[in-house]
This record gives sequence, C-alpha cells and structure tokens, in this order.
Amino acid sequence: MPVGTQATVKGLTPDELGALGTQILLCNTYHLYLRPGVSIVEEAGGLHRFMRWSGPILTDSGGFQVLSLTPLRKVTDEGVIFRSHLDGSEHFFTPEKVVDLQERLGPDIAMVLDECPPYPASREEIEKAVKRTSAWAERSRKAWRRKEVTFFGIVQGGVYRDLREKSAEELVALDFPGYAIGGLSVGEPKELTYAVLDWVVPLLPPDKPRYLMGVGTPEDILEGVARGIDMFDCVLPTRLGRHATAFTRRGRINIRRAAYARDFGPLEEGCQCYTCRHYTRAYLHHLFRAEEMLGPRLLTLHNLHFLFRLMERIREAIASGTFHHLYETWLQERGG
Ligand SMILES: CCCSCc1cc(N)cc2c(=O)[nH]c(N)nc12
Ligand SMILES: [Zn+2]
Repeated sequence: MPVGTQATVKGLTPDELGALGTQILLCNTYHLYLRPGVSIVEEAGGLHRFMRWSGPILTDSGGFQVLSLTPLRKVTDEGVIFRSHLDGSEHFFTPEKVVDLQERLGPDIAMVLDECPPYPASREEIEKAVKRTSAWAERSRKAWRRKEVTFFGIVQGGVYRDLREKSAEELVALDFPGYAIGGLSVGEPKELTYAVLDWVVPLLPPDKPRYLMGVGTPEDILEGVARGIDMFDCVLPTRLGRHATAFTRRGRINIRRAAYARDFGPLEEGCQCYTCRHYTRAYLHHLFRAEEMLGPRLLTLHNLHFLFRLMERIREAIASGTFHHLYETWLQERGG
C-alpha cells in the first residue's frame, strides 16, 4: 500500500498509480486534520473525490504520527494532547474524535487511535500502552457509526510476548473486521520483529486481514508473508525513489553515483515498468544530478512497480504451493 500521507503519493497522478496496479492508498488523519482540515475534504465529498482516486483508501489514525512528529505532547487515558508540527497550535485527540474525523474523511479502511511507544521502552511503559490501546479500541468500536468505513484494531505490546498476547486477545474479543500489528518497524532488531509476528499472528482470526504497519523492504515483505501477513504499507519505495535509490533484484542502487553516468542499460534488466522500458541509467543519473523533477517521479514508478511485482509473484507462488521456494531463492540471491 503506497503511502500518500497528505492525500497524494508524492509526484504521481492517480492514473499512474492505477496503471501500476495500486490496490490501496494510505492517507493520514493527523496530517489532513491539520492541513487542509477535515471540513474541506468533507465539503469536497470525501477523500476519494478530493484526490480523484476511486480505488480503496486506508487512513492511519494519527496516534503514531502524533508520537513521532510532535515533541510537545501528553498521553492520558482520555486521549492525546499535542501541538501541531506546522504552527504549534494545541490539539486534543480522543478515540471518539478520531473515529469521527475518519468517518468524515471517508476512507474504506480506518485505523483506531492507538498508543505506539518508542523502541526501546520499559515493560511498564509497554504495559500502560497496551492497557490504553485496548481501552481506546473499545471506545472506538462503540463510537463507530458509519459502516461504509471499516475500522481495524491495532495490536501493541512492544517486544514482550505476554503483553503482545494480552493485546491480541483483548483486540480479538472486540471483533474488528481486520487487525493491524503496530509497534513494530520502530527501530527494533529484525529478529524481534519476526518473533513478534510468530507470537501474534496465530492469535488473530484466520479469516480476517492482517496488516503489518510500517513494513517494509522486499525481504521484510517475504518474511511477513511467510508469517501470515496480508497487507503492508511503507514509505520506502516512494521516499527512496525521491532520493535517487532504486530497488533491484541484487539490492539497492543509488543512481547518482558516477558509475552510472555512461551506463546505457535499464535500471533493472527485464523490469517491465515504464521507467525501465523507456530510459537508461545514464539518463536517470543525469536527471538527479540536474535536480530535474522527472528523476524522482521515474524512480518512484520503478520502485512501486518492483514491490507490486514482488507481491504478484508471491500471490502466484502461494496459489501454486511454491511460496517457500520463492522465499528461499529470493533471500539467497540477496544474501538475506
Ligand atoms: C501512513 C503511515 C501508516 S503506518 C504508521 C505506523 C507505522 C508503524 N511502524 C507503527 C504504527 C503503529 O504502531 N500504530 C499506528 N497507528 N501507525 C503506525
Ligand atoms: Zn523498472
């Protein structure tokens, strides 16, 4: 799921996103609440009309952004007091308010307000966050009115097995249509990320979607799928694309490097994306050196295509019962 935080996947049009095979876009309640404001999106007829994207949209609740973007904030059992990273104005998010904001934005899937502690965090901090996250999830479930918007619960619990199991059990008891695993991809070692998945996924309903928030690289996606994850979001393909870094089967390349100045091959041999079918590494190298707008756009197109193609191959492999072969060969090739 490409991240389009402020109602745009940076540099790409909805037509380009559709042509790539994008399934769901992510937008961010925290950012849209601050700018342009929910009322303007509501007056436009909701997010799909405002940004001219007719496909599915998922919005994050903003809890994570408040904790990561705004230094001045206070978390209480009632909700989160924070200051805007734009103008320092003070705001107060409660689970009920965040449900209302998202019902007015009108995504297809919305995340309830959760508390995602930083990594590392003490067991006491994690315990408090799990308690709040479950209480807020229950309040969100009760405040949910508009059924065209599907709310997912978010499991927290840091890297403590018993707290992860407690959080999962309390969220599952609230019977959400889908579940996210939060509190990961916050700087913890990869082995711990995967261990948490081994603990939590078996506790989630097998017939409902599982969404691993904030992940990830091609390797992380394979590891996540191997542990039962269905949905991923990540800023990597777009953010790396804007900073001249392209995904390839053999790892990442930074196209600004002098080595590519006279390299007249495609970014990746065999890649069928628009960028690889039309342009050479030398041209992309030039665009970035010249700081031309087209450079970031073309690398973003390639990176998103690369991840979508990987997911397509994963689906095909699962359907044909050969996923673990794909998993083994991909990770071996990458020395992963
Ligand atoms: C647009 C960004 C979507 S994912 C943001 C995110 C990323 C990561 N890594 C963790 C969390 C989390 O624990 N809770 C919430 N609400 N969001 C998280
Ligand atoms: Zn390509």
